[in-house]
Amino acid sequence: MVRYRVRGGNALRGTAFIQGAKNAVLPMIGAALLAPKGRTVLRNVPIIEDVRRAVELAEAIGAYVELHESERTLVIDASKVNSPILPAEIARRFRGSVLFTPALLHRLGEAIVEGVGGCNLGSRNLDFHYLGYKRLGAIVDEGETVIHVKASGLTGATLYLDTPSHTGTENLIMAAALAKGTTVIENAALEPEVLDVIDMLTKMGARISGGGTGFITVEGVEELHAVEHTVMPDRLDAGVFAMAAAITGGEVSLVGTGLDLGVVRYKLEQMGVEFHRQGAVLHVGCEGPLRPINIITDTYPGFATDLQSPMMTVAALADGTSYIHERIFDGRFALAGELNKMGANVEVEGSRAVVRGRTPLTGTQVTAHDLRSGIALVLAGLAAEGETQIDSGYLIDRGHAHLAARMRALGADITREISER
Ligand SMILES: CC(=O)N[C@H]1[C@@H](OP(=O)(O)OP(=O)(O)OC[C@H]2O[C@@H](n3ccc(=O)[nH]c3=O)[C@H](O)[C@@H]2O)O[C@H](CO)[C@@H](O)[C@@H]1O
Ligand SMILES: C=C(OP(=O)(O)O)C(=O)O
Repeated sequence: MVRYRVRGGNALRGTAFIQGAKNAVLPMIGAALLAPKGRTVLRNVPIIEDVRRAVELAEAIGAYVELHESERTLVIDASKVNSPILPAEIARRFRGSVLFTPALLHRLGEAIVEGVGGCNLGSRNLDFHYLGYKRLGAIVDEGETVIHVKASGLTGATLYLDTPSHTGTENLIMAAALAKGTTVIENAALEPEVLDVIDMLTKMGARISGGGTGFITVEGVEELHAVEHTVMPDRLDAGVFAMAAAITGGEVSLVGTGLDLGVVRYKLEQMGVEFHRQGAVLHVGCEGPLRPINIITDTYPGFATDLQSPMMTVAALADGTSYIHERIFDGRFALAGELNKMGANVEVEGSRAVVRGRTPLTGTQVTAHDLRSGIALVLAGLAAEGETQIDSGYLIDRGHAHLAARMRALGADITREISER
C-alpha cells in the first residue's frame, strides 16, 4: 500500500517541472497500436502508474514496448500485436484501457474487453463508444463483465454524442481513421488533449478536420504509420502546483505549462492568487488571504471536473463561503468527508457542495478515494497543522509523476512510503 505523509506549514518556493499530460499520453499509446509497422516514439511521457499499466496492457496484446523512464520516452512497436484480449487484471486498473479497442478492431477484427477501470466517480458509461462502433458496422456483445466487439472492416457514418465524451471522441476518431469513407462526429469533445491526439494521428497519416469545433470529420485512410510525438503538458498537474503555491503563501515558477491554465487561472485570480508570465515560465504566488469562489464544472472550456477536488481544498482555506456545482460526474464528492475529518466544513447535497471557510485544518489519517481527491488531500496536508497521512496513495500515483520529490524540491515536507498495510 502506498501512503503519503505530509507535514504542513512550509511555503512552497522554487521551480516546478510540469509533467506530460496523462489524458493525452493514454490515447496516444492506443493510437500507436494502429500502426502495423515501424516504431512510434512518444516524448515527455509522464512516469505515472497509468502509463505503466498501459505498457503492460500493450505487451499483453503482443506489442513491443520500451519505457525509458529518465528520458520520459516510450518506444512502441505494434507490428506483432496478436491477442484481442484486454485482460481484466490489467484493464480494470485504469480508464485508458478503453482506448485500446479501436486498434484491436482494426488490427485483429475484434476486441475482448475484460474490464475498464479508472476513478470511481459514480456512473461512467461507455454507451457512446459502443453505439458509435455499431454505427460504423461493428457487432457489440455486452456481457455482464466482458464486452466483445467484432468487425470485419468499418464504414464511415454520422455519429452524435449526447455529451462530448473525452475518451469517446478519441475512440471514435481512431475507429473512423481507418474506416472506409467519411465519418462525422457531432458534439465532439474540445479538450486540448483531444486536439493533441488529433495532431499525432494526423502525423500518422489520418485525415481529420474540425478538431476544436465540436464537429469532427474523418476521411478514412488505408494505413497509418509510426511517428514521433511530444505529449502536451498536463494542465491538471500545473493547476495542482499553482494551488500548492497559493495555499501555502509561497511562490512557484511553473516550467513546462506551455499553455494557458484558462478558467482555473481566472478562478484562482478571483480568489486573490497572482499569476505572471515571463516568456515560457508562469509564476504563481499569493500573499494575502484567499477569497471564496463559485465553481461549476463543465467540459472544456469550462472548469475541469478533475480540478474540482483540489479546488475544494483551496476553498476550505478561503475566508467565506464557496459554492461548487459538479456537473460531469454524479459521484465526485468523496473528498468532502475526508476534508471534514481534517477540520473543514463542507456540506454536500446532490451535485452541489457548500464549503464554509476558513477553518483551520489539522493533520490526521485520511484516504484517497480517487486520484483527484488524493491530490486534494495532499494540498490540504500542506496547509494543515501537524502530520496528514494519506492512504491509498496508489491512486495519486496513477496521475502524478514523482509527486513527493517534485514537492520536496519546493520545500514541502512530504514522503511517500510503501507498507504492507
Ligand atoms: C483517461 C481520460 O481521458 N480520462 C478523463 C476523461 O474520462 P472519460 O472519457 O471517461 O469521461 P467522459 O468525458 O467520457 O465522461 C463524462 C460524462 O459523460 C458520461 N458518458 C460518457 C461516455 C459515454 O459513453 N456515456 C456517458 O454517459 C459519463 O458517465 C460522465 O458522466 O474525461 C473526464 C471528463 O473530463 C476526465 O475526468 C477524465 O480524467
Ligand atoms: C477521472 C480521472 O481519470 P480516469 O478517467 O483515468 O479515471 C482523473 O484523471 O481525474
